[in-house]
Amino acid sequence: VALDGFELRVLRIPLVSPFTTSFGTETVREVIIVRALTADGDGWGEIVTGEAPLYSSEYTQGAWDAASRWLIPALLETPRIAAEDVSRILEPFKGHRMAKAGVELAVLDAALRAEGRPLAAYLGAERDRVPSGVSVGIQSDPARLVEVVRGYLDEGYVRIKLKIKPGRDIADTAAVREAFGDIPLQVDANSAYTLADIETLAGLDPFDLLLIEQPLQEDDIVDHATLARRVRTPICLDESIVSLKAATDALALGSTSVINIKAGRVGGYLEAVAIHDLCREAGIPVWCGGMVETGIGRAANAALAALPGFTLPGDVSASSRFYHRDIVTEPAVLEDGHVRVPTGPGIGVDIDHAALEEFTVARETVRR
Ligand SMILES: CSCC[C@@H](NC(=O)CCC(=O)O)C(=O)O
Ligand SMILES: [Mg+2]
Repeated sequence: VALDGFELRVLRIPLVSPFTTSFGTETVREVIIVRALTADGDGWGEIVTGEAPLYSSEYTQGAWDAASRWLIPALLETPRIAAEDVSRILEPFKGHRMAKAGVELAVLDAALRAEGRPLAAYLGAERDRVPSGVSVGIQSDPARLVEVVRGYLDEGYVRIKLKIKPGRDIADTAAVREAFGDIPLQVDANSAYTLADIETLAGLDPFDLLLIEQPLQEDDIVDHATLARRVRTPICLDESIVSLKAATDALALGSTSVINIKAGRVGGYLEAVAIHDLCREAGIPVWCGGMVETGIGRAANAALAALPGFTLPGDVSASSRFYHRDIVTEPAVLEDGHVRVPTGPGIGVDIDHAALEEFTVARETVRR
């Protein structure tokens, strides 16, 4: 595509209910939307950072600065680029993978829309809908958690993921198992534990969980290998897998037997496919994680989750799980426990410009 510039917007979108993880409670999603302005038409991407660097080291203002002062100017130096050139051009800039992923998706969307080609087909999707799991925040107490889980099961979600942290792990998991029997169930600690907690984590084994997600430090691979030798439940890494190289290292050390793939965390959808291919070759199942995306990232995630190696239900929930109003005209909906893979060109969804305006709190256009 021939890039004329990019428009960056910071959006603040209220959540339908507070979302509590081991690192805090969110009531508003602050996210950056990227619009690629090209001679062939617009493309849309999403930078999935949080307001504060609590999930990883990236955060909204930092991503905004990296994108507007370094990443976008580097891309604008080249008159015509292909989406496959973006990561190479941005490689000299270290880290800032969520910022890179959002910019790359905008370029990829513009190119594919111009070609009339769906992202799903481009990535190698083999399904037209994906099973939908849901991520459940930490509640006031286990009894309340059971009621929240009941609501999601009634909506048809096929897999439940519970956020846990020290002191809110065993009793919460036991209450959900007690209430609903052998439903597909997993937990996500967001790095809240250390090897000192190894016996607590082993205490989750009796619940026959699908996996324990990212129990230890967000940049650890070695201790997760030690933990994996002590607990029976499969260890799944999220935060630690920041690239194809990190995935290669984690598999080599036996740190993980399942990987949560998030395009934003690893620097883009092309890197995400490379990790999918590595894991498929190694017989390691993967699933598509979520970063509370708007309909833009959610549509792209549905396409990614439809690749053959994505054999476990992911966190591609209905838009209504988080938002009263989305910024796309066809928000993701749950149909018989599944979310459809968009079939239109590019990410396959159109922007609801009124909603985009309503939630925009800052904007900047960076031109050639
Ligand atoms: C604000 S928490 C975002 C990271 C978290 N994401 C989820 O729990 C899923 C959120 C979603 O369904 O988009 C994770 O560590 O997997
Ligand atoms: Mg996680």
